[in-house]
Amino acid sequence: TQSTRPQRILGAVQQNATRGDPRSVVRAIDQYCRSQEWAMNVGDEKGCILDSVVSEVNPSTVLELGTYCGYSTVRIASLLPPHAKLITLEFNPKFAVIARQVIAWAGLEDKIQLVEGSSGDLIPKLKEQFGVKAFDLVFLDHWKDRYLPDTKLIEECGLLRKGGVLLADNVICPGAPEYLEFVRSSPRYESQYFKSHLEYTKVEDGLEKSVFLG
Ligand SMILES: O=C(NCCCCCn1ccc2cnccc21)c1cc(-c2ccc(F)cc2)cc(O)c1O
Ligand SMILES: [Mg+2]
Repeated sequence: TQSTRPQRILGAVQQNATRGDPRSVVRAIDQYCRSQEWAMNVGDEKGCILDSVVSEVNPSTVLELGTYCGYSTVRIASLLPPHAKLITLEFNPKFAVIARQVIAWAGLEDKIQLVEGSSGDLIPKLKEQFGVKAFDLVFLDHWKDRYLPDTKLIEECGLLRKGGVLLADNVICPGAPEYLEFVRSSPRYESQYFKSHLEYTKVEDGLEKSVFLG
């Protein structure tokens, strides 16, 4: 029977990456998606910007909205200090099944908790269910029209610490105009745009980094 794109991405990881080597997992996915078929990973160009923000924040707790095949999950977790934790939310159970195997291949199961469901339902439960106090970094990469409502929800639930960072993918393509307008005009955020390109293409896209001032 016909395989799915996430299944083919997992196959590329299992064939070309070394077990327990997260960077080889990242490289294998990028090589596959650049040469065989496009997929909506943050990719290598925006991935380098992601790496620099993660390294600068050096977070103890990270929330990722939108796991897909686990590319950015693995990329972020590979840079975290020893006891740091990353919680990633994925709505699509078929993506979650693949992402769990990519995360396992990278050997990062101990750092990553993948939770299935929608952000609107799960964010209010993160404190009580997962013992989260507050996040140092939130990577937004899910439905683009959920970036703003979920940012407000994260604030309302007291899940973002003062000085915590929101990093949003795709603020140009597909775009998150209401989110951009909000974080760039709000006195409670200090925002910065990192111009780049849509993964594996020459189309403009970028990441928006917003520091929560409390
Ligand atoms: O749509 C994108 N991502 C979101 C996928 C669905 C997320 C669903 N989901 C996951 C967790 C979760 C929690 N709660 C609710 C919903 C949730 C995306 C698209 C493009 C893209 C596509 C075509 C094109 F021509 C140009 C660009 C590029 C990207 O980099 C992207 O990230
Ligand atoms: Mg994206």
